[in-house]
Amino acid sequence: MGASKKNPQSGNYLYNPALLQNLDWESVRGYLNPFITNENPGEPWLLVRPLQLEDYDKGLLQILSQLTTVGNIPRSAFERQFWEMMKAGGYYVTVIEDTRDRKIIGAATLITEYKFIHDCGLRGRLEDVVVNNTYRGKQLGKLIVLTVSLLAKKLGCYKMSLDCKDPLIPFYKGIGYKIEPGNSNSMIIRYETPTASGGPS
Ligand SMILES: CC(=O)SCCNC(=O)CCNC(=O)[C@H](O)C(C)(C)COP(=O)(O)OP(=O)(O)OC[C@H]1O[C@@H](n2cnc3c(N)ncnc32)[C@H](O)[C@@H]1OP(=O)(O)O
Repeated sequence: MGASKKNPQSGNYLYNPALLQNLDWESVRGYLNPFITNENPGEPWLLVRPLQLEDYDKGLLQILSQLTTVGNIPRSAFERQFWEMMKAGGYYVTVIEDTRDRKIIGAATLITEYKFIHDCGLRGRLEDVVVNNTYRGKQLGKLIVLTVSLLAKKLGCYKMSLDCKDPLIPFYKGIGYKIEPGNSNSMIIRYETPTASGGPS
């Protein structure tokens, strides 16, 4: 089904952009120097927003390929996945756009899970974090991860967790994530053979 038919009012955002307003940046001020937020990202040409259908043309898949294997994804498959995520709910794919050349330069995803435990709680998971390699070292990684982390807080998640490779532990520690002794293992069964073009994530 065409994008405009399905969601004519929203500008084809995956989720409501208003959710990104008034996040609790004061609680993470100490992690950022200079202090930036999703609403004031430090440069007028930086825009932090929910994923849009049009991001297929703005290089989203190209920067994700700096994270792991993406594959050769036609527009139709991208759109189908976008609508599946929207229909399922709980997918908060969030991007940073360089509006000067309309390119996606960063992304992170919050996925929320409904639970019976913790009084029918909501849990958050951080996934698919990436900043374009030519923009790294400017706090944009912190900005996009903190944006979705504060969104998780705003949505009422009782916790947010992530899996990462060892070298990234300092990055996440630097913005408040902790290794809990006895409770930080990650275990895997893989059902697909990684392709030759990239390693597993
Ligand atoms: C849950 C997941 O998705 S895990 C997968 C994470 N993504 C990847 O590995 C993809 C490839 N890497 C990247 O896209 C980027 O390097 C990111 C997203 C990890 C970091 O983005 P950047 O914009 O460079 O991060 P930012 O500038 O905010 O750096 C913040 C701090 O973390 C440190 N840092 C950043 N990247 C790394 C790294 N790869 N290893 C160790 N430290 C790092 C920085 O030195 C900086 O430290 P400082 O505050 O003391 O100066």
